[in-house]
Amino acid sequence: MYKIVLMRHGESTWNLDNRFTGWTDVDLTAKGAAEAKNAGKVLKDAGFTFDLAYTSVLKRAIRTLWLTMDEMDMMWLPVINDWRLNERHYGALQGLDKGETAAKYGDEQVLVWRRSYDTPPPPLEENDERASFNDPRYARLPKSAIPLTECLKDTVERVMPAWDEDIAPAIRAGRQILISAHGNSLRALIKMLDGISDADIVGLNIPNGQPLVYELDADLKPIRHYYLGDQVAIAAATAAVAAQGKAR
Ligand SMILES: O=C(O)[C@@H](CO)OP(=O)(O)O
Repeated sequence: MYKIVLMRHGESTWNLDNRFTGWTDVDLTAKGAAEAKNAGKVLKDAGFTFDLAYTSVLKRAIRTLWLTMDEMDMMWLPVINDWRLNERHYGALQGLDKGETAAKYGDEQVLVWRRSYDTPPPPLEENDERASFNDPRYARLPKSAIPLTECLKDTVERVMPAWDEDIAPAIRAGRQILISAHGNSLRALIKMLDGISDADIVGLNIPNGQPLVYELDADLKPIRHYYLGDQVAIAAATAAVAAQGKAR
């Protein structure tokens, strides 16, 4: 049996502001940093250890990983930064307030943009200053790989090659892996791992900074999964994520 740990970054400044974030490179809040350290403590107390970590090229996930590793006294851990683990690109919604957007377009429309499998948010214009074409971290990618918006299906299509080409072979080679990523890139991975239908994925929300353990069989099929830590607090945090897209 293999075991991997998935973790969404701690609270970011735009989580706190309730803004659509996507590829915007915002940092953690003090609460988010505390969540990341607490994740390290919870993992250490549960006896977890790692010898390889994967994260995105966005600082909220990277810093979460650093803080978790520091708490475990494992700053030496090799880290692979892979853009394919980035948050789902939120298109022209990036920077907008989720509640205000729901007040303007309706809760149902915002739920479709946030959680549907194949309906992307409106795209950025190519010349929008929020587009990532000139960002040096993506300089080696073909322009066609840099999105102007993404639905979850698009995110699945970039996360899966990262899994198939890099992460899955490392797991099979016996590496003990922690993945620090984002709500929707983890939803993409979990949809694939658990075979969740396009309809049911709408109901899946991931809380900030909580280690999610997946036990996998020899074919890397999930045997079971569970969050480490305070289950009541985790359930409340998960429900709060679901409610973020409602008009208040
Ligand atoms: O804004 C985002 O990029 C994501 C994650 O914070 O939000 P949501 O949960 O609305 O998909």
